[in-house]
Amino acid sequence: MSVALVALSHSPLIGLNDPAQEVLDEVDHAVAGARAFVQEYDPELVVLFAPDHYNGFFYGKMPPFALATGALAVGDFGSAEGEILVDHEAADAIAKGVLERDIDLTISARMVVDHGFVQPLEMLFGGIQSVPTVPVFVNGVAAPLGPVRRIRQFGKALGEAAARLDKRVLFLASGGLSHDPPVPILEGAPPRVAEALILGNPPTPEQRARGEQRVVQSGIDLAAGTSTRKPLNPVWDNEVLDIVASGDIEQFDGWTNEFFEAQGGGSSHEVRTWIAAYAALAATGSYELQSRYYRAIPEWVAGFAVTTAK
Ligand SMILES: O=C(O)/C=C/c1cccc(O)c1O
Ligand SMILES: [Fe+2]
Repeated sequence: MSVALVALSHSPLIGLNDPAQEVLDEVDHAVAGARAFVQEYDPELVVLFAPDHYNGFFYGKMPPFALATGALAVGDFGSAEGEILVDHEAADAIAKGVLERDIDLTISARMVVDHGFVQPLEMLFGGIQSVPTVPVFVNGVAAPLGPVRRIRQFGKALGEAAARLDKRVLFLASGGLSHDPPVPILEGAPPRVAEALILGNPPTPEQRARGEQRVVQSGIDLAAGTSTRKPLNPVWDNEVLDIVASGDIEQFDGWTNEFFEAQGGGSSHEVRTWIAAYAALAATGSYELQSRYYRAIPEWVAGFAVTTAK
Protein backbone atom coordinates (compact mmCIF):
# COMPACT_ATOMS: atom_id res chain seq x y z
CA MET A 1 0.00 0.00 0.00
CA SER A 2 1.13 3.56 -0.68
CA VAL A 3 -0.66 6.91 -0.79
CA ALA A 4 -0.23 10.27 -2.52
CA LEU A 5 -2.42 13.29 -3.10
CA VAL A 6 -3.33 15.93 -5.65
CA ALA A 7 -5.76 18.69 -4.67
CA LEU A 8 -6.92 21.23 -7.20
CA SER A 9 -9.63 23.76 -7.78
CA HIS A 10 -12.15 23.31 -10.55
CA SER A 11 -14.20 25.83 -12.50
CA PRO A 12 -16.87 25.24 -15.12
CA LEU A 13 -15.74 28.51 -16.71
CA ILE A 14 -12.39 27.09 -17.86
CA GLY A 15 -12.49 27.41 -21.65
CA LEU A 16 -15.71 29.47 -21.50
CA ASN A 17 -14.45 32.70 -19.91
CA ASP A 18 -10.68 32.56 -19.82
CA PRO A 19 -8.18 35.00 -18.27
CA ALA A 20 -5.15 36.43 -20.13
CA GLN A 21 -2.82 34.01 -21.93
CA GLU A 22 -0.04 34.51 -19.34
CA VAL A 23 -2.41 33.32 -16.59
CA LEU A 24 -3.50 30.35 -18.69
CA ASP A 25 0.17 29.46 -19.28
CA GLU A 26 0.86 29.63 -15.54
CA VAL A 27 -2.10 27.37 -14.72
CA ASP A 28 -1.14 24.97 -17.52
CA HIS A 29 2.36 24.75 -16.04
CA ALA A 30 0.98 23.99 -12.54
CA VAL A 31 -1.45 21.36 -13.85
CA ALA A 32 1.29 19.81 -16.03
CA GLY A 33 3.40 19.50 -12.87
CA ALA A 34 0.56 17.68 -11.11
CA ARG A 35 0.12 15.44 -14.17
CA ALA A 36 3.82 14.55 -14.12
CA PHE A 37 3.59 13.82 -10.38
CA VAL A 38 0.64 11.47 -11.05
CA GLN A 39 2.37 9.77 -13.99
CA GLU A 40 5.44 9.08 -11.90
CA TYR A 41 3.36 7.77 -8.99
CA ASP A 42 1.28 5.65 -11.40
CA PRO A 43 -1.77 5.13 -9.13
CA GLU A 44 -3.71 1.88 -9.28
CA LEU A 45 -6.72 3.58 -7.68
CA VAL A 46 -7.96 7.17 -7.43
CA VAL A 47 -10.24 8.15 -4.55
CA LEU A 48 -11.84 11.32 -5.86
CA PHE A 49 -13.43 13.77 -3.39
CA ALA A 50 -15.66 16.31 -5.14
CA PRO A 51 -18.80 18.37 -4.55
CA ASP A 52 -21.99 18.54 -6.59
CA HIS A 53 -23.78 21.62 -7.92
CA TYR A 54 -27.40 20.39 -7.87
CA ASN A 55 -26.87 17.99 -10.74
CA GLY A 56 -26.84 14.73 -8.77
CA PHE A 57 -27.73 15.52 -5.14
CA PHE A 58 -30.92 17.32 -4.16
CA TYR A 59 -32.82 18.26 -1.02
CA GLY A 60 -35.12 15.27 -1.51
CA LYS A 61 -32.23 13.43 0.16
CA MET A 62 -29.03 15.35 0.83
CA PRO A 63 -26.26 13.37 2.55
CA PRO A 64 -23.24 15.19 4.01
CA PHE A 65 -21.04 12.81 2.03
CA ALA A 66 -21.51 9.64 -0.04
CA LEU A 67 -19.39 7.00 -1.74
CA ALA A 68 -20.13 5.64 -5.21
CA THR A 69 -19.91 2.04 -6.32
CA GLY A 70 -21.00 3.26 -9.78
CA ALA A 71 -21.21 6.77 -11.27
CA LEU A 72 -22.65 8.62 -14.25
CA ALA A 73 -21.53 12.11 -15.35
CA VAL A 74 -24.19 14.54 -16.64
CA GLY A 75 -21.94 16.50 -19.02
CA ASP A 76 -22.62 20.00 -17.71
CA PHE A 77 -20.65 23.00 -19.08
CA GLY A 78 -19.26 20.82 -21.88
CA SER A 79 -17.61 18.32 -19.51
CA ALA A 80 -17.54 14.62 -20.42
CA GLU A 81 -20.84 12.73 -20.16
CA GLY A 82 -21.35 9.06 -19.34
CA GLU A 83 -20.09 6.32 -17.09
CA ILE A 84 -17.05 6.84 -14.88
CA LEU A 85 -14.65 3.89 -14.56
CA VAL A 86 -15.40 2.89 -10.96
CA ASP A 87 -13.46 0.18 -9.12
CA HIS A 88 -16.51 -1.50 -7.63
CA GLU A 89 -14.54 -3.92 -5.47
CA ALA A 90 -12.32 -1.21 -3.97
CA ALA A 91 -15.36 1.04 -3.44
CA ASP A 92 -17.11 -1.74 -1.56
CA ALA A 93 -14.07 -2.48 0.61
CA ILE A 94 -13.51 1.20 1.45
CA ALA A 95 -17.21 1.68 2.26
CA LYS A 96 -17.13 -1.28 4.67
CA GLY A 97 -13.93 0.04 6.26
CA VAL A 98 -15.45 3.50 6.80
CA LEU A 99 -18.62 2.04 8.33
CA GLU A 100 -16.53 -0.19 10.63
CA ARG A 101 -14.91 3.01 11.90
CA ASP A 102 -18.26 4.37 13.17
CA ILE A 103 -18.90 6.79 10.31
CA ASP A 104 -22.41 6.46 8.86
CA LEU A 105 -21.72 6.51 5.14
CA THR A 106 -24.27 6.83 2.34
CA ILE A 107 -23.64 4.52 -0.61
CA SER A 108 -24.74 5.21 -4.16
CA ALA A 109 -24.73 2.44 -6.75
CA ARG A 110 -25.29 5.02 -9.49
CA MET A 111 -24.07 8.40 -8.34
CA VAL A 112 -24.90 11.22 -10.74
CA VAL A 113 -21.97 13.65 -10.87
CA ASP A 114 -21.00 16.84 -12.67
CA HIS A 115 -17.96 18.90 -13.68
CA GLY A 116 -16.71 18.83 -10.08
CA PHE A 117 -15.81 15.15 -10.55
CA VAL A 118 -15.14 15.12 -14.27
CA GLN A 119 -12.78 18.08 -14.60
CA PRO A 120 -9.89 16.73 -12.47
CA LEU A 121 -10.14 13.33 -14.20
CA GLU A 122 -9.99 15.06 -17.59
CA MET A 123 -7.13 17.35 -16.54
CA LEU A 124 -4.94 14.67 -14.96
CA PHE A 125 -5.94 11.46 -16.75
CA GLY A 126 -7.42 12.66 -20.05
CA GLY A 127 -10.91 11.30 -19.40
CA ILE A 128 -13.38 9.57 -17.11
CA GLN A 129 -12.59 6.02 -18.29
CA SER A 130 -8.80 6.17 -17.87
CA VAL A 131 -8.16 5.18 -14.25
CA PRO A 132 -10.06 3.02 -11.71
CA THR A 133 -11.78 5.50 -9.43
CA VAL A 134 -13.84 5.60 -6.24
CA PRO A 135 -15.95 8.77 -6.45
CA VAL A 136 -16.76 10.37 -3.09
CA PHE A 137 -19.31 13.17 -2.91
CA VAL A 138 -18.68 15.86 -0.30
CA ASN A 139 -21.52 18.34 0.17
CA GLY A 140 -20.10 21.84 -0.28
CA VAL A 141 -23.15 23.89 -1.26
CA ALA A 142 -26.36 22.66 0.36
CA ALA A 143 -26.94 24.13 3.85
CA PRO A 144 -27.09 23.07 6.60
CA LEU A 145 -23.55 21.72 6.83
CA GLY A 146 -22.14 19.84 9.80
CA PRO A 147 -18.99 20.91 11.65
CA VAL A 148 -15.76 20.84 9.68
CA ARG A 149 -14.22 18.32 12.08
CA ARG A 150 -16.76 15.78 10.88
CA ILE A 151 -15.48 15.87 7.33
CA ARG A 152 -11.92 15.54 8.64
CA GLN A 153 -12.97 12.50 10.70
CA PHE A 154 -14.62 11.00 7.62
CA GLY A 155 -11.44 11.56 5.58
CA LYS A 156 -9.34 9.95 8.30
CA ALA A 157 -11.59 6.87 8.43
CA LEU A 158 -11.53 6.60 4.65
CA GLY A 159 -7.73 6.93 4.60
CA GLU A 160 -7.38 4.12 7.13
CA ALA A 161 -9.76 1.92 5.14
CA ALA A 162 -7.99 2.66 1.82
CA ALA A 163 -4.63 1.84 3.41
CA ARG A 164 -5.82 -1.73 3.91
CA LEU A 165 -6.03 -2.21 0.13
CA ASP A 166 -2.88 -3.56 -1.43
CA LYS A 167 -2.75 -0.71 -3.97
CA ARG A 168 -1.03 2.55 -4.87
CA VAL A 169 -3.82 5.00 -3.99
CA LEU A 170 -4.07 8.62 -5.10
CA PHE A 171 -6.38 10.86 -3.07
CA LEU A 172 -7.69 13.53 -5.43
CA ALA A 173 -9.59 16.60 -4.15
CA SER A 174 -11.60 18.87 -6.43
CA GLY A 175 -12.90 22.25 -5.31
CA GLY A 176 -12.47 25.63 -3.69
CA LEU A 177 -10.88 27.76 -2.63
CA SER A 178 -12.62 31.12 -2.03
CA HIS A 179 -15.45 31.66 -4.51
CA ASP A 180 -19.02 32.85 -4.51
CA PRO A 181 -20.71 31.86 -7.79
CA PRO A 182 -24.50 32.21 -8.18
CA VAL A 183 -25.37 28.71 -6.94
CA PRO A 184 -29.06 28.69 -5.85
CA ILE A 185 -30.04 28.60 -2.16
CA LEU A 186 -33.12 26.70 -0.95
CA GLU A 187 -34.04 29.10 1.86
CA GLY A 188 -36.10 31.90 0.37
CA ALA A 189 -36.05 30.44 -3.15
CA PRO A 190 -39.10 31.03 -5.36
CA PRO A 191 -41.36 27.92 -5.53
CA ARG A 192 -40.17 26.82 -9.00
CA VAL A 193 -36.50 26.98 -7.95
CA ALA A 194 -37.25 25.29 -4.60
CA GLU A 195 -39.01 22.44 -6.42
CA ALA A 196 -35.99 21.98 -8.69
CA LEU A 197 -33.60 21.95 -5.72
CA ILE A 198 -35.75 19.38 -3.90
CA LEU A 199 -36.82 17.08 -6.73
CA GLY A 200 -33.93 17.51 -9.13
CA ASN A 201 -35.98 17.04 -12.27
CA PRO A 202 -33.45 17.14 -15.12
CA PRO A 203 -33.43 20.62 -16.70
CA THR A 204 -34.43 21.05 -20.34
CA PRO A 205 -31.50 21.93 -22.63
CA GLU A 206 -32.79 25.53 -22.65
CA GLN A 207 -32.95 25.69 -18.83
CA ARG A 208 -29.45 24.22 -18.56
CA ALA A 209 -28.09 26.71 -21.12
CA ARG A 210 -29.70 29.64 -19.23
CA GLY A 211 -28.26 28.47 -15.89
CA GLU A 212 -24.79 28.03 -17.40
CA GLN A 213 -24.95 31.47 -19.04
CA ARG A 214 -25.74 32.97 -15.60
CA VAL A 215 -22.51 31.45 -14.24
CA VAL A 216 -20.51 32.68 -17.26
CA GLN A 217 -21.89 36.18 -16.68
CA SER A 218 -20.85 36.02 -13.02
CA GLY A 219 -17.24 35.42 -14.19
CA ILE A 220 -17.44 38.31 -16.64
CA ASP A 221 -18.78 40.60 -13.88
CA LEU A 222 -16.22 39.50 -11.28
CA ALA A 223 -13.34 40.13 -13.70
CA ALA A 224 -14.79 43.51 -14.68
CA GLY A 225 -15.14 44.57 -11.04
CA THR A 226 -18.91 45.00 -11.39
CA SER A 227 -20.00 41.91 -9.43
CA THR A 228 -22.21 42.26 -6.37
CA ARG A 229 -21.05 38.87 -5.09
CA LYS A 230 -18.22 38.23 -2.62
CA PRO A 231 -14.75 38.83 -4.06
CA LEU A 232 -12.06 36.16 -4.11
CA ASN A 233 -9.90 36.21 -0.96
CA PRO A 234 -6.22 35.36 -1.66
CA VAL A 235 -5.22 35.99 1.98
CA TRP A 236 -7.71 33.45 3.29
CA ASP A 237 -6.90 31.04 0.46
CA ASN A 238 -3.23 31.12 1.44
CA GLU A 239 -4.20 30.43 5.06
CA VAL A 240 -5.95 27.29 3.82
CA LEU A 241 -2.82 26.32 1.87
CA ASP A 242 -0.55 27.08 4.86
CA ILE A 243 -2.60 24.71 7.02
CA VAL A 244 -2.52 21.84 4.53
CA ALA A 245 1.22 22.46 4.06
CA SER A 246 1.80 22.34 7.83
CA GLY A 247 0.40 18.81 8.04
CA ASP A 248 -1.66 19.83 11.08
CA ILE A 249 -5.06 19.78 9.43
CA GLU A 250 -6.86 19.51 12.79
CA GLN A 251 -6.47 23.30 12.77
CA PHE A 252 -9.50 23.36 10.44
CA ASP A 253 -11.63 21.98 13.30
CA GLY A 254 -11.64 25.49 14.81
CA TRP A 255 -13.09 27.06 11.65
CA THR A 256 -16.86 27.54 11.68
CA ASN A 257 -19.02 27.35 8.58
CA GLU A 258 -19.87 31.03 9.13
CA PHE A 259 -16.14 31.84 9.00
CA PHE A 260 -15.78 29.94 5.73
CA GLU A 261 -18.66 31.87 4.21
CA ALA A 262 -17.59 35.29 5.50
CA GLN A 263 -14.02 34.83 4.30
CA GLY A 264 -14.39 32.70 1.20
CA GLY A 265 -17.98 33.06 -0.03
CA GLY A 266 -20.85 30.61 -0.34
CA SER A 267 -18.95 27.94 -2.29
CA SER A 268 -15.78 28.04 -0.16
CA HIS A 269 -17.26 24.98 1.59
CA GLU A 270 -15.82 23.05 -1.36
CA VAL A 271 -12.56 23.23 0.64
CA ARG A 272 -14.14 20.32 2.55
CA THR A 273 -12.99 18.09 -0.31
CA TRP A 274 -9.41 19.17 0.44
CA ILE A 275 -9.85 18.58 4.17
CA ALA A 276 -11.22 15.07 3.57
CA ALA A 277 -8.44 14.20 1.11
CA TYR A 278 -5.63 15.58 3.29
CA ALA A 279 -7.11 13.79 6.32
CA ALA A 280 -7.10 10.56 4.30
CA LEU A 281 -3.47 11.14 3.35
CA ALA A 282 -2.51 11.97 6.96
CA ALA A 283 -4.31 8.87 8.31
CA THR A 284 -1.31 6.63 7.66
CA GLY A 285 1.55 8.97 8.59
CA SER A 286 3.05 12.39 8.08
CA TYR A 287 3.21 13.86 4.59
CA GLU A 288 5.06 16.61 2.78
CA LEU A 289 3.84 18.97 0.09
CA GLN A 290 5.70 18.45 -3.18
CA SER A 291 4.28 21.49 -4.97
CA ARG A 292 1.98 24.44 -4.29
CA TYR A 293 0.44 26.84 -6.81
CA TYR A 294 -2.10 29.60 -6.22
CA ARG A 295 -3.68 32.41 -8.19
CA ALA A 296 -6.98 34.27 -7.77
CA ILE A 297 -8.70 34.05 -11.17
CA PRO A 298 -11.89 36.15 -11.23
CA GLU A 299 -12.73 35.13 -14.83
CA TRP A 300 -13.17 31.58 -13.50
CA VAL A 301 -14.72 32.71 -10.20
CA ALA A 302 -12.00 30.75 -8.46
CA GLY A 303 -9.29 31.11 -5.90
CA PHE A 304 -7.40 28.57 -7.98
CA ALA A 305 -4.87 26.27 -6.33
CA VAL A 306 -3.00 23.07 -7.17
CA THR A 307 -1.05 21.08 -4.59
CA THR A 308 0.66 17.70 -4.64
CA ALA A 309 1.75 15.74 -1.57
CA LYS A 310 3.04 12.37 -0.45
O1 LIG B 1 -23.02 26.80 -10.94
C1 LIG B 1 -22.25 25.83 -10.99
O2 LIG B 1 -22.62 24.73 -11.38
C2 LIG B 1 -20.84 26.00 -10.59
C3 LIG B 1 -20.26 27.19 -10.45
C4 LIG B 1 -18.83 27.34 -10.10
C5 LIG B 1 -18.13 28.43 -10.60
C6 LIG B 1 -16.77 28.58 -10.34
C7 LIG B 1 -16.07 27.68 -9.55
C8 LIG B 1 -16.77 26.59 -9.03
O3 LIG B 1 -16.15 25.68 -8.23
C9 LIG B 1 -18.13 26.44 -9.30
O4 LIG B 1 -18.72 25.36 -8.76
FE1 LIG C 1 -17.61 24.01 -7.75
